[in-house]
Amino acid sequence: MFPRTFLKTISAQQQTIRHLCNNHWQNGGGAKSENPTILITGGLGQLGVECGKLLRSQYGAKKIILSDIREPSNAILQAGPYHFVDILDPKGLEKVVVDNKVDWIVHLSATLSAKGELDIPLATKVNIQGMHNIIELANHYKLRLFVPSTIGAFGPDSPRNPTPNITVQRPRTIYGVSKVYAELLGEYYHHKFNLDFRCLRLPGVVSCDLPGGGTTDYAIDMFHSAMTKGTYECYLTPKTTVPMIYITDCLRAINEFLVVPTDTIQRRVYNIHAMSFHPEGLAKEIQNYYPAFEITYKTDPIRQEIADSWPEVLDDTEARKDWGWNPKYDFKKMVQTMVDQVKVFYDEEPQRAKVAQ
Ligand SMILES: NC(=O)C1=CN([C@@H]2O[C@H](COP(=O)(O)OP(=O)(O)OC[C@H]3O[C@@H](n4cnc5c(N)ncnc54)[C@H](O)[C@@H]3O)[C@@H](O)[C@H]2O)C=CC1
Ligand SMILES: CC(=O)[C@H](N)C(=O)O
Repeated sequence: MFPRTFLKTISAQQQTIRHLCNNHWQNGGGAKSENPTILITGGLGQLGVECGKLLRSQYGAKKIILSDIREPSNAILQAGPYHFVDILDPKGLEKVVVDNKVDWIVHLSATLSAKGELDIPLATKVNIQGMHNIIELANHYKLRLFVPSTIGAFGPDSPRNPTPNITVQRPRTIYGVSKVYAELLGEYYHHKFNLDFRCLRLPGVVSCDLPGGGTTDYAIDMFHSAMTKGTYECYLTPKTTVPMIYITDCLRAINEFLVVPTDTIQRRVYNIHAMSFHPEGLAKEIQNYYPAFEITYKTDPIRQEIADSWPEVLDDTEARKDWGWNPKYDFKKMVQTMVDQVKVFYDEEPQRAKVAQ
């Protein structure tokens, strides 16, 4: 039993917190919505560079601060502000937020599924401790916080076709476990502290920029190999089907979801879907552009097991209904665009093709 005085103190503290929260909500609550300064973590990754370009085109180059723990190219340094920020260093993170009067964080730093299984301590640190540092900071300074989740947040016990927004989530990768943690922590901080947390569960993202250690990377690799070598050895079986999205749609979803008025959002975590395909289907479609292209298969048991535990189709009815999500790239349009974009990728810097071979 707790002594009466202890319970009284707790009750008084709760009333103070409630009072402060009410004041905060009456004053508008949440983060600044107009003309925000946005910090992107993991900004040199597959999504980060293009996300930076899109947000800069909308809010102005100086308002978007790209950050990562990698060395930026000259093009990145010339395009707008870049800071070295390790999300495992809370003080360094806080300094960038304070010095630049950051309003929103788009938190993209992560260790992806396949890489995570090869280095579980690293994935735990980056995805769990890093997420914890980011959410504490966002809560302290009342920032809007966007964190992507993934099809990897589901597991073999989840319904696979379609996978509803709310369902069993028992992922079997450290990546998936850490993303479920991020989803739940974000929802909790939203309900407890009114943190403006927003999260989309993304399918595998297809883009011509090179991916960072995921299970869905094969799709990107196949386009590059078709162009540079004419053959591709796939690590998944021919009919392994998972949801995928073209990067333009993915970043448009993030950009649109970031500004949906708070009272329109019924949830803090939404599935979004665009298309589903398997390696054999993708190879056939690429052969329409490169008829001599050949695919062979050599299954990697780790990535195969991961993909077999993921959804085949995400049910995104709620995102469509609540804030108008609607993909513009279907499978055929994605392939055609990728074929064109990968050509541009190698035309811009022909030495890339030599490295790829
Ligand atoms: N690419 C995809 O298919 C999908 C990505 N996502 C999510 O989107 C986000 C971005 O993914 P990608 O750009 O593909 O990943 P990526 O692996 O290409 O980029 C992640 C970036 O995080 C950085 N990073 C790693 N440790 C860090 C640290 N301690 N401090 C700061 N930065 C650090 C890396 O240097 C890298 O540039 C991730 O949260 C990922 O889970 C979700 C679903 C699909
Ligand atoms: C789907 C993802 O989250 C990512 N591309 C991965 O394969 O790990």
